Amino acid sequence: MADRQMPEVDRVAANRAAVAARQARAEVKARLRSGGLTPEQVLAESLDPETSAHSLRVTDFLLCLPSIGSAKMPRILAELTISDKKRLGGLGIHQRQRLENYLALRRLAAQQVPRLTVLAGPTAVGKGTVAAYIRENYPTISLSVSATTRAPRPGEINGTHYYFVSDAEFDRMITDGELLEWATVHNAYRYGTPRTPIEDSSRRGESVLLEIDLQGARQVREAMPEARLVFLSPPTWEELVRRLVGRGTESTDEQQRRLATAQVELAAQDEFDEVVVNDTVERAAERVVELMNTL
Ligand SMILES: Nc1ncnc2c1ncn2[C@@H]1O[C@H](COP(=O)(O)OP(=O)(O)OP(=O)(O)O)[C@@H](O)[C@H]1O
Ligand SMILES: Nc1nc2c(ncn2[C@@H]2O[C@H](COP(=O)(O)O)[C@@H](O)[C@H]2O)c(=O)[nH]1
Repeated sequence: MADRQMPEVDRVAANRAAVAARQARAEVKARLRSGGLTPEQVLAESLDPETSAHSLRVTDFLLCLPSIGSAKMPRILAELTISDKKRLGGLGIHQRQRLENYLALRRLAAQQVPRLTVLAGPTAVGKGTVAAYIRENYPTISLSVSATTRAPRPGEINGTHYYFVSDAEFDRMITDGELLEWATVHNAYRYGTPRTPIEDSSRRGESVLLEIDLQGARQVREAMPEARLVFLSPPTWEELVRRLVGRGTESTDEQQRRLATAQVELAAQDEFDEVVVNDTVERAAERVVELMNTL
């Protein structure tokens, strides 16, 4: 029956039921996100038409799982040949089986391979500040130390903040395949992630954090698709401008150039698995570490 032909009392009841169902689904999503329910439990529950898991969309279900964002989710659905219109309760037997297998493989992979996490984002959003806070306050997280051709700033220590190398040495590192990724950043100096320390940390079962630029993040995604990409985003555009100008380390021309690049970089955030807003340094760092400690 068309909505307008429904008696008023039925329409009110139908609306109430729809709102209640939406709330129940939101609750399932919240419990999935907080780890209160495992994905396997939700999938099992969805067999029962009385549960809210039954009417949860497969798209929403996947988006609640750590490291699955709006870019990765359609790829997974395509691999599992499941339509983005499907709800968990409406999965065919083979679709359900493929989803169960996918979850089982994910769990296994997460247990065996310590995750590499990449933190990237536009200039002056606070990547360096958040990474430094993590270095000081979360000693179990190991931070990759990049090689760079720029000169040290006051207080920077070779081997702690960067490996400061000459152009010739950087060329050699590239030729010898020593870098997992590298890029010329802000049209100025070259920066790269040494490969061996990452492999050693992985073998020791440590979670490693890379604070690098967008070009580097894309290279890591190619080389290590299992890496988790986290985009650090500013609370607002105005705040980003304030941070860049307030830092006072670039000329006005350079600030304009970086802001133009920042607009392009902000548009790339859908490529990332997670977005963390850097409102306060403490909260942003806590959220990044929380992501690193979840599957
Ligand atoms: N949460 C925050 N609230 C207020 N100011 C912040 C916050 N995070 C960082 N800042 C300030 O913003 C400025 C830029 O931070 P930072 O240098 O860490 O950015 P970045 O992303 O590493 O930049 P770049 O990519 O250009 O090297 C600094 O002055 C820093 O103190
Ligand atoms: N692609 C890479 N980018 C890197 C790496 N290490 C740092 N960076 C990025 O460079 C800029 C500038 O850093 P600064 O210390 O000179 O201010 C910043 O955006 C970093 O994220 C790297 O190994 N690879």
